[in-house]
Amino acid sequence: MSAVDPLVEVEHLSRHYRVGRHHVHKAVDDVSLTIARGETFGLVGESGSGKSTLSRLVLGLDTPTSGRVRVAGRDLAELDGRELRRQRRQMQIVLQDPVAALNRRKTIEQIVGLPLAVHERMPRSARAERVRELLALVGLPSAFAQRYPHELSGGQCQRVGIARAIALEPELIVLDEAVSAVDVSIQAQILNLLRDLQGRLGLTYLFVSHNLAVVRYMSDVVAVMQRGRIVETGSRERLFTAPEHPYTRELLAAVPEPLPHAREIEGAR
Ligand SMILES: Nc1ncnc2c1ncn2[C@@H]1O[C@H](COP(=O)(O)OP(=O)(O)OP(=O)(O)O)[C@@H](O)[C@H]1O
Repeated sequence: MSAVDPLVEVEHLSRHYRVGRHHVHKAVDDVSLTIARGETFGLVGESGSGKSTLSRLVLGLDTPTSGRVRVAGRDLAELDGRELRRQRRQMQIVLQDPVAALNRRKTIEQIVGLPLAVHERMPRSARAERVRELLALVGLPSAFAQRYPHELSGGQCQRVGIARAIALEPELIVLDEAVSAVDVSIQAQILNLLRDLQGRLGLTYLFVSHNLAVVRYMSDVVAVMQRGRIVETGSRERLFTAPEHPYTRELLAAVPEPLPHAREIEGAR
């Protein structure tokens, strides 16, 4: 048996957009990668390099021009509508702007409980209890269930977004710039929460960010994306200490943003 237990296998994946009559923009261009169960796969690259497009393809939210995505051994293109909906429950996303990601007219209980109501048809009282459990898992008091997003800080809203993402017990969570809009002073708290949840719930993360310090802190494996292609993939240690591709070296040469409060914790990893 192979030592790696792959959850996501991407093979020769491309997503091209026609721009005008004669030009094709290759947002994702012949990308192959494997994400093992339980690991954090970091995806770095500058704005416009194709990270979000690749994430959407992995989540089955967009259709590739060519190539394939297999999740838990199943090709997304071969699933029928019902199977794809079931598969999508296993794959959740946490987006960049925590406040905008939450419906401001709904209470936290309604927001976190929505996937349980829709996908599991869970009755209200059971839902209320499960929401409180989920809030506890992300470090929020149960009294927050009756509050509205505007009554919470950005970091607290991101915890709510994480609670919603784990509500259906997914296998994979895509974290797309998940701490980029959060106050720098609490980024490390959110990152530590994500690591804690990963250990407890056996989650696999696709961690997308332009912030190298954050990716270094979180990832087991890192892939570097440039103009739609993955130019280098390696273990966190190898990639940050002995980068091989000139573009990776260029990225690393740029001074990484500091990650307050994270350094002492990193030593314990
Ligand atoms: N629907 C579309 N039509 C045409 N071009 C698109 C479309 N969606 C994305 N692109 C282009 O594909 C490229 C990759 O975009 P993408 O959003 O995946 O990059 P990114 O690395 O996630 O950037 P950012 O960090 O800014 O979100 C960009 O040049 C973008 O303009």
